[in-house]
Amino acid sequence: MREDTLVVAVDGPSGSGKSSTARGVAERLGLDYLDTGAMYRAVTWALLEAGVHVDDADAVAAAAKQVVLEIGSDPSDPTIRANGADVSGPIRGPHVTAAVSAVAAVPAVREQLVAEQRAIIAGSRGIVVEGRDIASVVAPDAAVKVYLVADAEARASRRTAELGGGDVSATRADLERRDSIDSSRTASPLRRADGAQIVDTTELSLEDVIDQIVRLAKER
Ligand SMILES: Nc1ncnc2c1ncn2[C@@H]1O[C@H](COP(=O)(O)OP(=O)(O)O)[C@@H](O)[C@H]1O
Ligand SMILES: Nc1ccn([C@H]2C[C@H](O)[C@@H](COP(=O)(O)OP(=O)(O)O)O2)c(=O)n1
Repeated sequence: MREDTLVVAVDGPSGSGKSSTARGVAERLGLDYLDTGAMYRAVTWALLEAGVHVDDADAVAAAAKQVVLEIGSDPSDPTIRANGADVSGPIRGPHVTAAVSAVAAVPAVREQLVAEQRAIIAGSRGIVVEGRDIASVVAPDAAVKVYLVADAEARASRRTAELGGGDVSATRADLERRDSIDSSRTASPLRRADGAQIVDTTELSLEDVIDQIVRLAKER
């Protein structure tokens, strides 16, 4: 990565619009794209496949070391493989979603994945990275830092629609459960980093949010 390589950090809670916004911004600016949540999900998928109990932090830390991830950073076709398997679909399933916050709370897993994320950023042509701790931990020197928020009801409705319908209140309860674990954990809790610009997406269209971030990147 050259000194002037652009890094755009996008953080925020579940369903605030990070993935869709970050992909759109990367496509508009001709940058790579990295979904760090997909990495935590892919490790969780591999641990569940191996029969690891995700509440056993020592077992999670040991087993996570064995997981090999391969990530494709093209924003128009992001890919993720775990131990050779294409896991793009399975990592969005309910079992992974229920277990991922516990895995992401284990400090050794975070150290391992943060190191992999920094290597991907360093090898990029410029990149939009989204997650929970990008501006605070993974890339504190990012030129553009955005913290996306949206009302819990809006986030739950969007996520329910994305999953093809269902019970919005159950989705909302799940989002709030994960927000609470992600925000209260000791290791890199979800929070707005110093210097990150808050963008409330509740009343904005996806295109509006992308426009705002592209503008911030061009003004930097
Ligand atoms: N500003 C927006 N307005 C309406 N829907 C949105 C907006 N941003 C994202 N969405 C939709 O909300 C859902 C969740 O967005 P996503 O990008 O996956 O959020 P996150 O990565 O923060 O969990 C997706 O179906 C996406 O298309
Ligand atoms: N940089 C990151 C990214 C995700 N996580 C955790 C927090 C979430 O519960 C899981 C999954 O993240 P993901 O962004 O895929 O979750 P949502 O799509 O927003 O529901 O991983 C994290 O701790 N740090």
